[in-house]
Amino acid sequence: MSTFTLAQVAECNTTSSCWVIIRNKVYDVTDFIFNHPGGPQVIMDYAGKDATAAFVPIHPSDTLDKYLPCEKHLGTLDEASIRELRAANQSKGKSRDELRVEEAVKNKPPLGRMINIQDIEEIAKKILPYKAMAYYASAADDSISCVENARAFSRFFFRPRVMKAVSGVDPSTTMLGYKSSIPVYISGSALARLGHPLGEVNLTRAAYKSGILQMVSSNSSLSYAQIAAARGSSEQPLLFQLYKHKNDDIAARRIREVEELGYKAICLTVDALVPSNRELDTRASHYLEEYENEGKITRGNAADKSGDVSTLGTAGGLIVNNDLDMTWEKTIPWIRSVTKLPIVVKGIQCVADAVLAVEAGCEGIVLSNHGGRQLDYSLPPMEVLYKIRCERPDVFAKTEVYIDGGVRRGTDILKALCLGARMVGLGRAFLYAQSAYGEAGAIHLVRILEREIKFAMTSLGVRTIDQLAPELVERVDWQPLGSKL
Ligand SMILES: Cc1cc2nc3c(=O)[nH]c(=O)nc-3n(C[C@H](O)[C@H](O)[C@H](O)COP(=O)(O)O)c2cc1C
Repeated sequence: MSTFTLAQVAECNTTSSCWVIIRNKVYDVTDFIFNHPGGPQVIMDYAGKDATAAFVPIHPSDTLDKYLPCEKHLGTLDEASIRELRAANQSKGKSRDELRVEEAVKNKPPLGRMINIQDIEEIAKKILPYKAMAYYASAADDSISCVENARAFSRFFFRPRVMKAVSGVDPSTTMLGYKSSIPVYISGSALARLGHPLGEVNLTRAAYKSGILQMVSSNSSLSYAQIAAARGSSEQPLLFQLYKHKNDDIAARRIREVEELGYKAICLTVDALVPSNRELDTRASHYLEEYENEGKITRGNAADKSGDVSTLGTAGGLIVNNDLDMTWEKTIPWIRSVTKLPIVVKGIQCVADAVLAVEAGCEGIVLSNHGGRQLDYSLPPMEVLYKIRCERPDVFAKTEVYIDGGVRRGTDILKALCLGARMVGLGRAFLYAQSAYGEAGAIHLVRILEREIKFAMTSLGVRTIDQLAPELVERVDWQPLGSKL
């Protein structure tokens, strides 16, 4: 195997060739950046340099072996360069952001003081590195859909029934036939390791211990195999969120891989074909540069100088190579031809598409606008759910309907279930919980929701989930003052 010096790696970085160092190994990632999610981050900032610190939290450990041809694994750094890198890392000192995080972690309240989801979100935003916070919290354009997703729930009020026997209230249910202790699942969200070194594994363990289901993102920061290996038992159901690659062979390989690993469903995301405009995320590197330099702008890349706008934040490199030509007629039968797993379509945003998903034979649909992270002004999923209930109630009998986006309270969950949703997904809340408190945080989040759901079921006069019905909620055409956000 060849050895290289740091200087050689730097020299080989030209306009037509990009070399980087990851874990003391040297790779030619010139083509990789076009073929794998997350690649662009590497070339943008780390071409010719050590990319380990940026690469590792974002990419599963098998990424380079899986996606970069072996001839691009060029060799290793020589001993002197490895020592030089180690010394440079040790003497670098901490950034202001790292020092801020250290202080916030020292002052972090104990988990038992986290009484609701909002408490956990507030703490997580304090302890997360700025870049991770910006990636998790960001939403599209003016965050209208993101904010309205949550506010939509506050336009639905309950019509509780009293004098009903409700002792022994039971919030358990099933999703695709798999039992869940409460009607909540962890929605597939990328890059859990940005927030905590164990990342997705925290969520897998928490899902097992609290008896709920986890959907694993195509862009998880651990490999699909590592996540499967973290299951509490081989029976623990994991669902797989699929971004379908435009190359059918690559997409089929991914589906077969997760099927062999024991994943139980393919959840095809259809609302995020191309990267969206998430300005908090995009601006994170500018913010950090100024923060580290106490307000001064010290450098600026070529794009800054030319006035071009770069919208590549952490998210920018993740949604690449997606199939832009998916259709109901072609894509669902194609997935069926590759796998026997049930198919859920994630990202339904209107009644017409819910009906088409039923006609295409999907076992489930997720009413979702990606947590307001893709098309701003896409309707809040709770409003879409309500429209389906009013216009096409037959959909609920023909497929399982799930909803995500803006869920913050047990009452939100019950409102959705009354209208016909079978399960409710949460994205950011689980990322924040595991970032701030690891596995215990995610378990605690489930307990909070369970407590809130049980209280609300009791107060609504229902003992079991199947007793929740449309008559128990009413949509008002006014927006309550002092709503939850
Ligand atoms: C940081 C982050 C990463 C996400 N990554 C993905 C992803 O890889 N695939 C996907 O289908 N949805 C992804 N989502 C969307 C979630 O699955 C879910 O639809 C959304 O977060 C629900 O909204 P909520 O965060 O308000 O609960 C992501 C969401 C967040 C916040």
